[in-house]
Amino acid sequence: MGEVDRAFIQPQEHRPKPDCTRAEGIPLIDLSIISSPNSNLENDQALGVLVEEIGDACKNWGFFQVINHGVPLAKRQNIEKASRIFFDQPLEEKRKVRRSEEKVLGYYDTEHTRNIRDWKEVFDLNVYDPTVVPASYKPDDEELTRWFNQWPEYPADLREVCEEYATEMEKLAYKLTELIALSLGLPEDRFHGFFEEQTSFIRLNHYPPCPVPDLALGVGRHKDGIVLTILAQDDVGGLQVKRKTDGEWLWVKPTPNAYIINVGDIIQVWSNDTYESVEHRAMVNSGRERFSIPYFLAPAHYTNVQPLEELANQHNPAKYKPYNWGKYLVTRKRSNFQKLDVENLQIHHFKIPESELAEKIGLSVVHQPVTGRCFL
Ligand SMILES: O=C(O)CCC(=O)C(=O)O
Ligand SMILES: [Fe+2]
Repeated sequence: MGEVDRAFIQPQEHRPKPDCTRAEGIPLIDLSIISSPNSNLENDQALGVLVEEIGDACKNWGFFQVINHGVPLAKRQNIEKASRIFFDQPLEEKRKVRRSEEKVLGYYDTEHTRNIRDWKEVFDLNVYDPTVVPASYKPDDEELTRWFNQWPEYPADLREVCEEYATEMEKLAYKLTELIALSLGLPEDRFHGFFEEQTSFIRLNHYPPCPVPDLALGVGRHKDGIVLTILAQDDVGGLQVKRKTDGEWLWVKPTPNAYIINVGDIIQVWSNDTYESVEHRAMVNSGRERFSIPYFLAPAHYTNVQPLEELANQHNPAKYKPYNWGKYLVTRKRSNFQKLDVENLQIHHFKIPESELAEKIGLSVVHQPVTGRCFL
């Protein structure tokens, strides 16, 4: 293994297999009917078909790719170029905008996923600058703070290209939330209100060539804690998605100018488990460096995340207790800087036990008025 730090080595069962399945891919969805400037969501006859495709993809895969999405190619090329230039600099330059406990955005090269170090370096930025969040993870502390972006001197246009890209990502993200809302039988603007003071962020990922690609991962297996992710991966590829039907890791073949979309944990909770946030990870390789750019759509810090009342009822009670998004976000950020003994906060920590749910359904029958109908 030579000089590779043991911190990068995955346990046997989580190491990538070189012969992973490439045959069947995640669904590819064409958004052209909603991307043209004159499109009208209410009147378009093809909309029903599209909404069904989106719903099926969210339910069966938790992942899909979109083409004809309306994001100008030049905006993507600009940010990809600036990202390459930034990461190509010597470490001491990049470390000038290093993330710390006080400045949580910027450059970082020692991220761990499930306590194993990722073979990557990243640059994080807020979409809304500054972003308002709780000052502390402690539940009773109501103080707020602001997270500011840090910009490097070089490349000089990094800020501008990131901001322009963020504007495009936001437009696409809103379209996707509208389609997802419709697919759940909700009004298309059902989710809009959550994003007024959003905490969305963008990450530039750089995965250098790795001498032990069969032992390490660019990002270990994880689920995204936010609402949804829009990922731009380059032509090297490396993203793997865990197939729901059999748990097999599937390699997502790079499709030029497509975006990969995945349902995040918050949609899983809002939809009361109708849609599921799916595990994914990124492989590295010994020959070529790889770049990817995820945009993470996330709500305002004061959002209490819980199953939507339209989707939870007597027969299908809410499967999660409400949790405060800001506290959740800050708790997860904290674990980036302090090695905590406990597992990182996850939505399953808010899951209501099956036995309690069964009791609720049972109780709703018992509590029917004597003259009322039993709905079970
Ligand atoms: O680089 C990739 O393909 C995946 C990145 C990812 O999943 C993440 O940053 O959350
Ligand atoms: Fe991810």
